Amino acid sequence: MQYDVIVIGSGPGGYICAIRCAQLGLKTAIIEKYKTLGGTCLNVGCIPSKALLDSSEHYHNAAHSFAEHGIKLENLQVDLAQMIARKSEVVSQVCKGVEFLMKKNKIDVYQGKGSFVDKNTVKVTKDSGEIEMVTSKNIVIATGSKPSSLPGITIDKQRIITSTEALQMKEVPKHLIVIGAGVIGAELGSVYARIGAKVSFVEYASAMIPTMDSTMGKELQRSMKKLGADFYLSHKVKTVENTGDEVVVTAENPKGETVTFTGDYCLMSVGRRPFTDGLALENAGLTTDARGKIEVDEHTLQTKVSNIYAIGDVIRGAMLAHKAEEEGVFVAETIVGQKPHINYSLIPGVVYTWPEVASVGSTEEELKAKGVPYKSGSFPFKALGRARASMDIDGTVKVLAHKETDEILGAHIIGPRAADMIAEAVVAMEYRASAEDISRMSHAHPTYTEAFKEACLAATGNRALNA
Ligand SMILES: NC(=O)c1ccc[n+]([C@@H]2O[C@H](COP(=O)([O-])OP(=O)(O)OC[C@H]3O[C@@H](n4cnc5c(N)ncnc54)[C@H](O)[C@@H]3O)[C@@H](O)[C@H]2O)c1
Repeated sequence: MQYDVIVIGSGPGGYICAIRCAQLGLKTAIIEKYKTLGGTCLNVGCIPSKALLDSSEHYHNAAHSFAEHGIKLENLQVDLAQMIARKSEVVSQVCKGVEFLMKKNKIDVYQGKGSFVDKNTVKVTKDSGEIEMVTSKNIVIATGSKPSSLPGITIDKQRIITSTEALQMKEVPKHLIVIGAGVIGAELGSVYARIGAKVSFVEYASAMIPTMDSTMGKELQRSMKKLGADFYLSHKVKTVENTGDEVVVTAENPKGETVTFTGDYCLMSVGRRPFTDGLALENAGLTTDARGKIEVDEHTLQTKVSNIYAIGDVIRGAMLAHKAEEEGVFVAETIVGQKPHINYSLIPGVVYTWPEVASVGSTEEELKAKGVPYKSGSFPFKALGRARASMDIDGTVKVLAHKETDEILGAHIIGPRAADMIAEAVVAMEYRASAEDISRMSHAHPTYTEAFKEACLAATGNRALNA
């Protein structure tokens, strides 16, 4: 079969790319090695983790805040099997949704492992061993990423696990040692801390979520401590060993001493690596860089072989589903000769803990390092009537604006519904709004979004109206 575009990989980058190609009139196929479409995000990433985050948050609220709301409960229990079953049902529904979208857009789906034969031909090897050849004018590599480990540490998937196994646990860990207090560590660590596990974070950097504005990491750590989590920051993990019923982790503490942690499970959340195994890139004249990424042209996302494009986790930039989606649309439109644009500096980052953390634009540390003159305005959620009403008073909004022009340069939110609130900051910054612009726009009362308006007001140097 001859196509205009073949997309390899059906995660959010790949399936969105295929849909946009089809919408633009291109004869499109998508190849997926797993039985279900949707890639990491839908099957073992964003969606199942959010399902468990929501379930565990409901339990946590039932255990800790329902009484204050005037709701009495007796014999409250965690039914982990049901939590996991509901998560699986959610996953199944969203995957079926992608299947439906493929049919609706007349995209041919090939189930099997794709590998290059040459720059226009992909061999699809089905689980049964059956082989099919597909050819296309253009090919888009959207094969995503896999969890990475540390040198010398083998993930056995039994006690030394990744996010994938942490989404299908058969028991609540007694003591979960989380290596790496980044996004995955924070999210899955909070799931199990809420439902009764002792959670210890062992993190190499001096703060959790170290790539975000430092205020966010400090606030998140404070809220995770309320869940009973322990933090061992500036600790470099050296070894992890499964001893049968236990897992033993050794790390070097800031004094250079070796410290040991013992738990029943260890979650490795030290980052992800691009996934290109088995693609036979060399047959198409492609290679990967030292970090395993496929190099692309900054302006077109073409690889060095001009009819082959790459998007999402397999190329440079943030490993985020919504970044991959933007790139999927970008490539489809580029193929038909349009001139699309992605503003990489305004891709928001979110951590789905509770309170949630969401960020866009520059951090305070980045502005300092670049010598950009800035001013900062903050507003705590505890001063909002809406937050008082829902008992979600932890967190703050921090807005960074240019000292002279007042243009918003960064917005950093930790608090209730921060993940949704950040959209306002993205729109404001895309239109290059000043902090004063936002502070003069009406925000519905009572809403959490008032905190963003108030932080903008504070950044302008005006006095907050509600604090
Ligand atoms: N909500 C979301 O958007 C979301 C959710 C899950 C994953 N992701 C993405 O998936 C990718 C992987 O997530 P992640 O949490 O694994 O990576 P991450 O990069 O967010 O965090 C990894 C952490 O591991 C630490 N680390 C590295 N080596 C260490 C060592 N030897 N000892 C102790 N700590 C060490 C790092 O300092 C870092 O804090 C990220 O790019 C992330 O953005 C995003």
